[in-house]
Parts: sequence; C-alpha cells; structure tokens
Amino acid sequence: MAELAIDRGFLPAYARLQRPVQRAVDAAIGKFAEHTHAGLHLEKLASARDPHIRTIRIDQFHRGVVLALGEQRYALLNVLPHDDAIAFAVSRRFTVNQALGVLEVRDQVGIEEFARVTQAAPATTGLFDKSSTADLVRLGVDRDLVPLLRLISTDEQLESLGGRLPEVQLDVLRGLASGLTVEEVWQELAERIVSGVDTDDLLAAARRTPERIAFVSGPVELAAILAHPFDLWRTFLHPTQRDVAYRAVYNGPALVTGSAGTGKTVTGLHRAVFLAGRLPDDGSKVLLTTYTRALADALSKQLYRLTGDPKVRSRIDVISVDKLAYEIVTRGGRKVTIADDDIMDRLWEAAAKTGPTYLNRAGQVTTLSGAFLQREWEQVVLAQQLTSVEAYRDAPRKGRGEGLRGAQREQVWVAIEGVVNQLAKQRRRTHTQLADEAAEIARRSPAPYQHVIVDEGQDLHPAQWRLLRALVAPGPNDMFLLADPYQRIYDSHVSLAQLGIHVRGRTRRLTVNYRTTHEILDLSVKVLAGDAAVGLDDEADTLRGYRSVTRGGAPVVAAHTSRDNEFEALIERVGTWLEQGVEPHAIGVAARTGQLVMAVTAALTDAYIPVADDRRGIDGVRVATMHRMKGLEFQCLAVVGLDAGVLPAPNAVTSAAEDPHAHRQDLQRERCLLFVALTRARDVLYLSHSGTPSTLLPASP
Ligand SMILES: Nc1ncnc2c1ncn2[C@@H]1O[C@H](COP(=O)(O)OP(=O)(O)OP(=O)(O)O)[C@@H](O)[C@H]1O
Repeated sequence: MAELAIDRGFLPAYARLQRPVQRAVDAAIGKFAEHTHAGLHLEKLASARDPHIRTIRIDQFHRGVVLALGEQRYALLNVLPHDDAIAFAVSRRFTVNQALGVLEVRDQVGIEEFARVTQAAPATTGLFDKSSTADLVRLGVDRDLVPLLRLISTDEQLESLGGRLPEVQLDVLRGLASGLTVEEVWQELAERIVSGVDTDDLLAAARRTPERIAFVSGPVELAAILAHPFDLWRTFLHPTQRDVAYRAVYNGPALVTGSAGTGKTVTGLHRAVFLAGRLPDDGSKVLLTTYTRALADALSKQLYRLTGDPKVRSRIDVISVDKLAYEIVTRGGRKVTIADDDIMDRLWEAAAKTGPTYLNRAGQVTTLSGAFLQREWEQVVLAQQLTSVEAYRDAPRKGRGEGLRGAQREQVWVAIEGVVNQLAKQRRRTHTQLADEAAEIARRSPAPYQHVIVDEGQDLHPAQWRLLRALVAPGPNDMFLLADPYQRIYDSHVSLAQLGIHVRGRTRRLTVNYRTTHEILDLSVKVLAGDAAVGLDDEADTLRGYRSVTRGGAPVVAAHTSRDNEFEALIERVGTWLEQGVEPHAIGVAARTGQLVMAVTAALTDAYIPVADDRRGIDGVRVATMHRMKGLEFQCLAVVGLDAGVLPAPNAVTSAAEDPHAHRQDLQRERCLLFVALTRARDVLYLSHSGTPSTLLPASP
C-alpha cells in the first residue's frame, strides 16, 4: 500500500458516519492506496480559496475533500454530505507556517466574514498591543492576519476568530493572551523552529506536522487508526508531547510537569511504548507505575488502546506502587497483612489521647491530635527513615509547620514508637513501611527494570521513591516522571534531589489542556487562589500559559437550603444528562467525604439511576470521593456537598491555634483537592451546596 495521509479532523467525522458510508470511505481510501484514484473523479472547484483542494465521490450523497500535497500524495481531510463538502472545500486554505514549517489550515471564508464584522468596531486596547508585527511574524503568525489581530481586544473575540485560524498560530496567540511574553512563547516553540522553510512545499510541511497529518503506511495501521476515531491522542500528539515522549535519550531521570489535563498520562504511555519497542528480546522490561490500583487499571486499558503489539505490551509491567511493594516483599512466600486506614486511625487516636501535650497560643495545655502524630510519623520519621529518638530530635521537619521543642519531640517519639510496636505485635504493616522493605530487598538484587515511568508522581512518599530508584540502574532513560504539584492531595513534600533522583536540566512542562473547557478551567484555577506550588525538583511551579483548547458552557453553581433539595436537583441533573444520551460511565459525581458518597449513591439508586460498582462489576454513574477521582475524567461531572462545614474538611485541617503554618498548608491541600475534582470534567460541570457555600468556592464563578 502506498502512503496515504489522514487529517486529524477527519477521524471524528468518520466516527459519525453511518456504517455503509464508512465502508464507501474505506473503499475510496483503498483506491487511493492502489493509485487508482482516477476513478474517484478528483474535482477541482473554481471558487476554492486553495488551488490544491479537490473533492472525490464517496457515494451518491457524500463527497470527500482531499488535499493534493504534490508528488501524487493526497491527504484525506473530510467526508461530508454533498453541499457541506463543497462549502468546506471552498472555504479552507492550506499554508506552511513560516517559522515552524508545519502545514496549517485556516477557514479563509470564516476569516473574511470575521474581518467584515469586526472592522466596524475598532478596539481601543488590543489584546496583542505588547507584541510588534515583527514579533508576531517571528512566532509564525501570518503577516496578512496581523491587521485583523490588531482589532481584537477580548478573549471572547479571539476565541470567536480562533476556530477559523491555523491551530499553531491560535496556540501562539492564546499563549500571548494568557500573559506569556513573546520570549516565553518563543521558548515554547524554540525546539521546533525550522530554518529555510519552503512555504510552497506542502508535502514536506505535511511530514513536519504529525500532530495534524498521519501518514499511514499500511492497511493494518489504517485500520487501527479508524477503529478508535475519537482517541486522537493515540495518533496526533501535540508537538511538545511528541518531543518529550519520543526523545531518544535523556541522560538520566526526566521530569514532565503540567497541570490537569495537559496529557501527562498520554505522554507517559507513548514513552512506555517507545522504550519497550526498543528493548531487546531478552526479558528486559519497562515499569509503568502510578499511585493507586484504579489508576494502574486505567493505564493498562489505555496502553492496550495505544499498542496492539503483544510483544511490546508484554515488555511493560503496569502496576501501582503499593501493589509492586507488596509483590516484592511477599515474593518468597512471606505472609504480610496490611494495616488499613481504619486500624491506623484507631491506633493514632488512642495514642493521641494519652500522648504528648502542648501549650497552645491561648496558653492552654492541649493534646496533639492523632492526625498530627500520624503525619509526623509518615512525613518525618518514615520519610527520613529515622530509627532512634536521637536521630528524630535533630531531624529537619520539612513542610511540617512550627518547630517541636526537644522535650516535645521526645514525647512524640514515645507515642509513635507505641503505635509502631503495636503494629508489629499485630504483625501488620502500612503500605509505606512495606515500600521501604521492598526497596531494601530491591537494592540487594539486580535491577529488574531498564526503564521506570511514574504517573501522578506528586503524591508518592519518599519511601516509594526509594523503591522506584532501586528498581532501575542509574543511567540514560532510567526514570521518566510525570507530576503536577497543583494536584498534590496527600501530604508528601518530596525533594527528588535528596532521594538521589536528579532531574536538573531534564524537566519539561506541558501547558495545553486537552480535557477541560476554557470556562471550567477558568473556575478551577481560581480555586487555587494564586498560591504557587513547589515541584518535585524544588522549583516553584507556575500556571502561566496553562490554557484549554475547547470552549463550552459556564459551570453552574446551585445553592440549596437542604441536602434533600440538593440531592433532588442532582437526580434531575443526572437524569437530564442520561436523557441527552450521555453514557452512564461518562458521568461522575464527586463529594468530599465517604459519608456523602454513600448518601448520593443511595439517592441515585432510589431514583433508578445505575451507579457503578467495581466489586460487583456493575457499570453506571461513578460516585466517589474527590480523592478517588484523581486521574479520571468525565464528560459530565457534578461536585456536590460543597458546604462550608464539609469543605475544607474540618478533620483534615490543623487548627490555626495548633500550628498556623500547618493550617495554611492543609487549606492549600484542600484547595488542590477541589482543583483535582473540578478538572475531571470534560464538557459540563455542575456544582452544588446546601446552606452556606464552602469558602474555597470562588465568589462568582
Ligand atoms: N494530543 C492530544 N490530542 C487529543 N487529546 C489529547 C491529547 N493529549 C491528551 N489528550 C486528552 O486529554 C485528556 C487529558 O489527558 P491526560 O489524562 O493524559 O492528562 P494528564 O495531564 O495526565 O491529566 P491529569 O493530571 O488531570 O490526570 C485525555 O482525554 C486525553 O485523551
């Protein structure tokens, strides 16, 4: 089969066609492949804005639109009913970006229309006043567009013009509009700048544009692409994603950051397949790991969609860090019983009752809470592997708030030791303890993996990092880490460098959100209240340039006077989504507490709405705590119970009297949690509360 190119925009169009039309499309594609396209009636249109555009006959009612790239190569752009196909073909114009050399498409007729309407109302302050024409052109913006861009003064205008502009240029303009300087946008593009671009060579440009044009080399590859027409991420990566995922060599651990929905997981999956594909057939393996079992399952499913090659697939182990630690420790038949959260909570509460006291700011003697002791154990003692009171007395308490005086530390140590001893007596371990044991075992054996890829890295504990470090020998391409410090919802404040994982000079940031609409993202970012998060590389992270590629409706915030009313409204809302044809599993309902989750589940079930139950294998609407929503996504999402007394969760926030620093940190963690929840929504977000709204909700979304 000869080379045939497919445009990214064609796949969703293909998915919407009736099966017989799809078959006619397949036949037409086949003719192209056999170079018998003469029979397809390639037609040039007199009124077309682009002389390279042709249409072809698909069936009696449908026409395909193709682009002649030169050298007898064609790219299939779209298949539409006859009149729509003609309108599409007439309006599109393909050009070559003068800075990047990539193939671009614009809706020329749409741009002309926009210019007609906009000229009547010239702007006073333009959105791009800070960028000179030379700057814009240097960033690849077409010179003929600049006068029109000068008339634009609002984000709304840019978005209304946006759909008609070449995508790369829109991305540049969105970056500038979101506050990036010309230099920062240039930096984002820098590695893709091409010198000596021939703006007449469409074929060369198409080959430089894998994010838009896929050259298909055989029927198997074509079938694989057409089989999942909505999974654009499988074929068309953003250039930054592609560059990050397919770089031949990182000379050591690499860290990819990017906030919610920027395709970190997608990038990690591509990297896993890329690295696995290069491994020799001698049992060498890639580890793809993440925080929870549910996330590992999701990764596994996506991996199957990305590669059908059983050989490659068999070289990638997908497993959560906890399960991996468990497997390593129990490998020789050793029995281990895990202490679950309930057991641990009870032990810590008991320890707190009889445990250390402190003088609070009002001068009263108060006991430290069980939650405080537990965090002290996990974040200081286990994090630094402290084994004696002497070591603990002098240990730094990074991220743990106010100092504990020497005598207090001794009391805290006694309380912690008491809990640890009881655990040992019960022959139980926590997952964190297990991770260190597993790391110890791993250090004594040859490293079992050639490459380790970690998703959701922001929440891993130092013990888990120690384990991962021990599973792969230091060297090129050893570790590929994906993390977003704004989605840190547990307490780990990790410095990778201190754990012997040095990423300096190998960090990359993704900024384009592919999941969430502009409107939902806008609200979600407000929840973070402008606080900068510190990344795994010890650098302050930034959300500058973080932007979405889609637009939609504004999120709704519904205020209710009682929980009953709130749930009634939720049932109605979910019912409407289902009536509109949204699949139950594409709907999510998130709440802060397990109790609320149970109440929502009961309310929906009583209303005959199916609720997903993994243990019983039941498909349905996913109702879960905000913590469990991490890493997932939903077409329609409701986040409920956003009341003042529920979020921030009182028991998760240290009182300001106990420790003002910890108080601030806990509040920020609750904000991140809400951010994680809200950014799970793809198209529609609905929020509700009963009584006084949570202080974490922005005033007027
Ligand atoms: N290049 C792309 N083209 C189309 N869709 C994409 C692309 N990259 C990512 N997506 C889609 O965007 C969504 C978010 O991607 P992904 O889950 O990889 O992001 P993430 O950064 O890991 O998100 P989070 O941190 O919020 O879990 C997914 O639906 C994914 O399929």
